[in-house]
Amino acid sequence: MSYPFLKGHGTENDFVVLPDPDGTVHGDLAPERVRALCERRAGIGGDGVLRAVRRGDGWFMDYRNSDGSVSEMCGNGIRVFARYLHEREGEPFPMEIQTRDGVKTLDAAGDELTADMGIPEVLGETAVTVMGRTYPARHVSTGNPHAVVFVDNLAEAGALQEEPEHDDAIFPEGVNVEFVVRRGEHHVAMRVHERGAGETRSCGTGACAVAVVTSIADDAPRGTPYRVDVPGGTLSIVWTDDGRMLMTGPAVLVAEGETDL
Ligand SMILES: N[C@H](CCC[C@H](N)C(=O)O)C(=O)O
Repeated sequence: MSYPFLKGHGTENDFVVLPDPDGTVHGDLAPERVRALCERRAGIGGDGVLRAVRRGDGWFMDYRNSDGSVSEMCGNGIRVFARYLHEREGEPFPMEIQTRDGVKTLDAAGDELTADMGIPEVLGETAVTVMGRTYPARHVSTGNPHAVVFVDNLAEAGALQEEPEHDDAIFPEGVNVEFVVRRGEHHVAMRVHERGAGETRSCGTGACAVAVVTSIADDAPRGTPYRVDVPGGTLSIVWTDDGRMLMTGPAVLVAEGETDL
């Protein structure tokens, strides 16, 4: 049975969008189906799947990583999801989107979109090991778990083929790991190994975690805009006076069609 899909990306973190308004097209969305959809040769290709289900008078974003695992939240994905709702479902901006990490507000920002990502939890020090080398890291939750590592050179992280070793007691469900270098005042660049997806070109929740940790390290006043360069582009993040992370970045729908994967 074929059904509609769309393909979109935010700073080249790419996703398969599955419209499923009454939740009957995809059932529980088995992990093997997610993996098949995200396959970059035999499938459509993506770092994850955004399933759109109506809930009450709103929409719920059911996010799955490309390995089929469920995650609470996806920062680049929610901008793509909002673009889909606006362009195809006629939802106006600003709009509220329900996620496993609560309700997020999305608004237009010129050609880009701004997501209110909520309040981060800064959870202290940890460590991760990559290619036999152990790095101190900061543990931050931005709806999902992150370990932020400052390095002198992004190439230090190597090929990032495997999930960096981490403390399972702190991260029992795994962790997204960001490697960060400074590029200037309130300007950093990062690479990311995403839980459930591997190295991706960008991670919105990760960029928020990086901006929060860097802002603390800089003792920057709240409201200071941070520029976070990712391999797939640039995200802008402001950690506001009331503690919320506002992330602005692109959200592009690149294709739509039918599939029976
Ligand atoms: N891999 C993440 C979810 C996707 C996050 C990322 N794509 C983003 O833009 O926030 C996790 O399992 O927590």
